[in-house]
Amino acid sequence: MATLENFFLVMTLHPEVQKKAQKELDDIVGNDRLPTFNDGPYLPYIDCIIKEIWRWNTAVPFAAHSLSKDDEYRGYFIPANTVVMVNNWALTHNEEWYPDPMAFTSERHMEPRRSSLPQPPPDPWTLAFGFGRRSCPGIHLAESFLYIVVVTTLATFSILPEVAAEGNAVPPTVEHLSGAIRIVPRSPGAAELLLLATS
Ligand code: HEM
Repeated sequence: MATLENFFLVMTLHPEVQKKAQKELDDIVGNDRLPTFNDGPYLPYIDCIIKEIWRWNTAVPFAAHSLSKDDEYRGYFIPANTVVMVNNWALTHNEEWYPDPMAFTSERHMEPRRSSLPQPPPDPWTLAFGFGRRSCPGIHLAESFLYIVVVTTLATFSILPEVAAEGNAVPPTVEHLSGAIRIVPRSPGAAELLLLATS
């Protein structure tokens, strides 16, 4: 849910990103059908948006584990039962990998940009779901769910800021507070496609 909220927040804050993603969908999928999983490989810009959503406001910032036996890490003795926390947030906001990490920049995941760094940074989804034997077993469900919601929503709706009584747009703030945005069909045809898919 937090990740989906991030998607709607980012689309409201960055209309230019939303427009570029919708153009990619219109060019590749057209307006006569809804996007499917088969379209994924042909939607590179949307792939970058999804990577940046996993990175920008990491849904699970910390993962805690307890040591079952004594261990040593880089010369530090760590006794059994110590709680050790993986800081996923620090990894997804590592400035060496992701310069200006608080900015939502889908383009940072484009290949030419990535290859200009000494070492390509990791794809954020490899950080967002934890590591090792206790990493998230829901990763594929979560990834598939996010993809299909993102492409279906962008194909059929415009995600817009709330409009105040005086008629001016009120963009949401990046805070964990309640707020309002508007999600309106992009066209009568888009609304029709959704109705057909759900009837
Ligand atoms: C936005 C989507 C999700 C994110 C970012 C996420 C992330 C994580 C992270 C970071 C962990 C901790 C890994 C660790 O301790 O090293 C975790 C654990 C877990 N996740 Fe997810 N998760 C997501 C969705 C899901 C879904 C959809 C399911 C199930 C359908 C799921 C089931 C679990 C379970 C059962 C664990 C505990 C695994 C264990 O302790 O062995 N997660 N998840």
